[in-house]
Amino acid sequence: MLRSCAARLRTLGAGRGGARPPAGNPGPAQRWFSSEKLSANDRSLPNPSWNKDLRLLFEQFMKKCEDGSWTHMPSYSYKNTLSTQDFTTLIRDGKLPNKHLSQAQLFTRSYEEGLGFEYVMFYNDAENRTICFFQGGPYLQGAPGFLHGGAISTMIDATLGTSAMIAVGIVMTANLNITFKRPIPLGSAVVINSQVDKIEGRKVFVSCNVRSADEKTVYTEATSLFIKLEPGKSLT
Ligand SMILES: CCCCC/C=C\C/C=C\C/C=C\C/C=C\CCCC(=O)SCCNC(=O)CCNC(=O)[C@H](O)C(C)(C)COP(=O)(O)OP(=O)(O)OC[C@H]1O[C@@H](n2cnc3c(N)ncnc32)[C@H](O)[C@@H]1OP(=O)(O)O
Repeated sequence: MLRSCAARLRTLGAGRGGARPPAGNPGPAQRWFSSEKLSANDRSLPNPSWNKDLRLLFEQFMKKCEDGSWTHMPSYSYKNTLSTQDFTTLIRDGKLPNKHLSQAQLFTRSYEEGLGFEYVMFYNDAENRTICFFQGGPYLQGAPGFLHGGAISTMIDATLGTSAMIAVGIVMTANLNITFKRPIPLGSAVVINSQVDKIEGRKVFVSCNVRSADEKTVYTEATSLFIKLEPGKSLT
């Protein structure tokens, strides 16, 4: 299963309108989220901890990728990927990383398989939409049996941030407004459906909702503002 998914990913086009971008000119999703030679470490592929709903959603959307309407987004723990180097060069002005940076990992990929954030994202260019299928593991507990609100916020931020980055490039979250409507059971698969609502200069306004896999329950709603960073402008 893993091998066939990885093989399919390698053949998927990720450019606008589903066309494979020319060599050396990656499409928006590929630009920030993919690196061919790292695909063996892709954490967005099914593993034994994924429940039936998460697997089903993954398979449904991999099928939708075949006609180019949706693009699967690989995901890595972020160590030394091209995109983090870009971030460091552009935003940190090429300064040498400090000792913590050499150990740094993407927060959402820093737990062992099944214990924390299990998720996969797909992106629809025509509709400016990013969808995330997320299963929160036992280390993300808040109220007994339910996900911690901070863990939900984290996945919302990651999904909305992905939407914004695909739209304009490197961004940071300026604000995030979340309404928790129902608690999310630990270990259940949920769907985070996000869209870019408006772009005004460097400001990207995005929103999402979080629903159960059967779409019957709306757990959470959120809106957010991301700001496109200016290369060379110090963040500190
Ligand atoms: C995000 C990481 C990117 C890494 C890339 C590498 C790899 C990518 C691969 C995978 C990652 C995938 C997805 C991302 C995953 C997760 C996302 C996590 C994102 C975060 O976890 S991120 C941490 C929390 N985040 C912060 O730590 C930001 C702290 N903050 C600042 O660093 C500055 O605040 C900044 C940079 C936001 C803006 O600073 P700035 O100097 O560039 O811009 P400035 O202040 O001039 O504002 C310009 C115009 O925006 C308006 N404006 C600004 N802030 C506003 C607000 N809050 N409300 C309403 N309007 C606001 C102004 O009013 C002005 O408006 P106007 O032009 O009309 O006057």
